[in-house]
Amino acid sequence: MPDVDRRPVALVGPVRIVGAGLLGASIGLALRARGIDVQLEDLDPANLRTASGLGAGVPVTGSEPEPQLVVVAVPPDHLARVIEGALEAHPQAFVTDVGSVKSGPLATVAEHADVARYCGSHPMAGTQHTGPLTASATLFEGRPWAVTPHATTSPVATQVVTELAELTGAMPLAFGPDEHDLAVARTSHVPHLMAALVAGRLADAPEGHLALSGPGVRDVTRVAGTDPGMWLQIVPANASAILALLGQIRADLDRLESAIESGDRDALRGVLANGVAGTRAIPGKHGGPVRPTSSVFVHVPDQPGNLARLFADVDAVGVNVEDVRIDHDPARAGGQVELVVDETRVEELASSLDARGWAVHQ
Ligand SMILES: NC(=O)C1=CN([C@@H]2O[C@H](COP(=O)(O)OP(=O)(O)OC[C@H]3O[C@@H](n4cnc5c(N)ncnc54)[C@H](O)[C@@H]3O)[C@@H](O)[C@H]2O)C=CC1
Ligand SMILES: O=C(O)C(=O)Cc1ccc(O)cc1
Repeated sequence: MPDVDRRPVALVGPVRIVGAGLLGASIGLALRARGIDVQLEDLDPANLRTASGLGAGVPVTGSEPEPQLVVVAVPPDHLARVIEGALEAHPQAFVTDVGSVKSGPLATVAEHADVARYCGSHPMAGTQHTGPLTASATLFEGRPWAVTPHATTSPVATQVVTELAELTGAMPLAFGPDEHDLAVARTSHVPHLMAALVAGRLADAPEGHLALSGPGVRDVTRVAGTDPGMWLQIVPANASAILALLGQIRADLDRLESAIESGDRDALRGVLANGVAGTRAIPGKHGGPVRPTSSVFVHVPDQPGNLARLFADVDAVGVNVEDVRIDHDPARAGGQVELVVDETRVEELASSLDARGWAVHQ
């Protein structure tokens, strides 16, 4: 998928954000950090107060200047109606939304006389929380942000929305709305549902079994812990793309079951090798190529200041940490920190930390 064309900055504001929750408030914070005026609207006065208190923008009063761009950041079920409302209320403004599914809202909005001013978009960033309290100016830093012009979107609208993504530190990527929905079914929606199915098998497991939970099960189930409210709206909105992938997974599951039943190791190897290929196909950080990484595991005793001391030691060794995971079992007097680093630096990091007194393994 090509990067969207880069042209001179035309987004100067004001930007009006409708829906000052996690996404809306995070966009507001990122834009305010770039000096752009942000106007906030929300049905929930508490969320509006929290978002403006955090510095994400100023609640609308009716006397502010007309916005250059309206960003709709409301829950999926309300997107189409609010996008239409924005096109009507602000006849000079460009309008975008940050919804997780693009074709459904577009089908409703497509009939609007001014639909050329609308260009959909979708930042691929979030947290497990909703609402503005966990909003962050850096939520979108280095993340992909799909920009999804439809057949009659004006080029200037596409440009302004692309610049919105760039101003927040994200990487804009151009997609048609339908192609976008197929892509996120594969990279976000089905992975979320699979995590829910695996995590669901844990809900009524005997406590003794759960005591053996390690980092693997936490990795595979992490996203299933998010508030189901938004997913209850996302999944039906992208039903056909999700159902097509679930059909393929059902066939894979049948093949896996028969491989296990018949003890067919070649078939089993095929399933596992396919999984390895899939993990390697995910692009690296900032959309770059995947660089081979390896992990160093460090035992960190449960005493104040130990984590800071570990990171200071890693810094002194001069190895860039690509990722960090901390597995802290409250039942044990310490945690395990996994430092993910470039494969070529792993020996050096492990031996340097060992020399500094850390209990290390690879
Ligand atoms: N949370 C995530 O990880 C991501 C969410 N999205 C999309 O972003 C959108 C917003 O999601 P979040 O910020 O997580 O939700 P949220 O629940 O944190 O925020 C939504 C806000 O919209 C307000 N709202 C609801 N209806 C409204 C209306 N008619 N007019 C004005 N305000 C209204 C709510 O009061 C709330 O403050 C959703 O469409 C979601 O699909 C996109 C990427 C990631
Ligand atoms: O799924 C992911 O990768 C996330 O980081 C969270 C998320 C949830 C919903 C979206 O529409 C986009 C991103």
